[in-house]
Order: sequence, then structure tokens, then C-alpha cells
Amino acid sequence: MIHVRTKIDRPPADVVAALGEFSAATIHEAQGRKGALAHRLKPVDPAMSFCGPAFTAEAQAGDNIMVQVAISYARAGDVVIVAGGEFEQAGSFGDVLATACKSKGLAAFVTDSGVRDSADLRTLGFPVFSGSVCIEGTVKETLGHVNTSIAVGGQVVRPGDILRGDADGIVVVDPSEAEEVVLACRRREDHETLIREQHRRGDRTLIEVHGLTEKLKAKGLVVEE
Ligand SMILES: O=C([O-])CC(=O)C(=O)O
Ligand SMILES: [Mg+2]
Repeated sequence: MIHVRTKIDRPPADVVAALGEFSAATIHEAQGRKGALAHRLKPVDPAMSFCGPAFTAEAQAGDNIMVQVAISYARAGDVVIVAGGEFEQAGSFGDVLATACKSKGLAAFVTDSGVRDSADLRTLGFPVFSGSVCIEGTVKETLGHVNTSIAVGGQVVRPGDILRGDADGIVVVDPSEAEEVVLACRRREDHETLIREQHRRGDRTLIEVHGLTEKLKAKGLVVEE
């Protein structure tokens, strides 16, 4: 039985870079409100953000041997993402492993389990997203798989899927849809730029600017003035 697949199809770098110009929330909206990982998966520091192909691993709850194996085989630009049984009571990754990730040029580390050494992780600046922050360590015993489809934060993540993370959380994008999603993100940004300009001008009400007048009327909104 093969545990580790090292060869994955990575999306073109220019597509990853283009997606990385947009926020996770914009991408989520632009691709039809799908792909958002559970909101509890958050960066150790809100300033952390990333975009890159998923290099997936499954780890037994409270065991980080496969985390270490995955990091060893991941390449520069990859996002190592670990399904760790949503086990919150363990720091399965910390500043030592983050130092290894950073020196390999990985894009980020994501786990649905916990991480530790959070102050040092913030100082290092390598993007780390997790389900919890926890003092307790892990054992290094049980084998699992690297680069199979995994379920993390309620989403299926396949090796090579594009992950975008920022202060709001993480969204997964199917590489076959990525170019279309980039165009949809641009359209959405252009539209929001116009809306913001109108708010700055301040000569119409928010209800008018957001095109809610007719809808609120149809619903029978009553306002006492
Ligand atoms: O000890 C571990 O396996 C995790 C950790 O704290 C580190 O990477 O610094
Ligand atoms: Mg440590």
C-alpha cells in the first residue's frame, strides 16, 4: 500500500497568483458561495495570508508523524493541509516545524487540529491556520496517507486544489474553475468599487445604492419617521 504520493498536478503559477489578489470572501462569493472551510479554521495572526496548491495529509488525532512526513515531501509554494480528526486538544505543529516549512518556501500550513508556540509562529510570519491553539504535544506513531482526497473543515480538498486563506478563513477552488473564478472576482471587485464610490459621495441612501427600494416595498417594510 502506498502511503505517500509525491507527484501531484499543480495549477499554473499565474492562475494561483491571480487568485491570490482577491480575498477569501470575494472568491467564495464569486464562485457561487461555495468552498468555504469551517470558520473555526483561522490564522494564528490575522495578518497571515496565502494562496497555493493543496498538498494533503491525513493524521491520526493527537499524532503528528504524517504532518512531518507531508512537510518533508511538499515543495516550495505548496500549502500543506492536514485532516487531523478535528482534534483540538493537541499542538500538532509549532515553531520548529514552521521553521522547516519557511526554509522550504512552503506557502502555508493548515490543520483542523491544533498548533502551539503561537507567539513564535507570529514572529516567524509563516502562515499557519488551525482549529485551535493548544499546549499539549503529540505522539509520532501512526501512519496515514499523503496526497489523497481529505475532508477538512467540512470541505473535500484534493491534492492540487487551490487554497486561499486570509484573516476571514480559507476557501478551496477547483483548479478547473480557477480562471473563471478570477474573472468573476474581478467583476465583483469592480461592482463593489462603484458601490463604495457612491457611499463616499453620500448623495443617495444605502437602501437606494444597494438596490433594495423595490424589494423592501414588496415585503411591506413599514418605517416610522
Ligand atoms: O513538537 C512538535 O511536534 C510540534 C512543535 O511544538 C513544533 O514544531 O515546534
Ligand atoms: Mg514546539
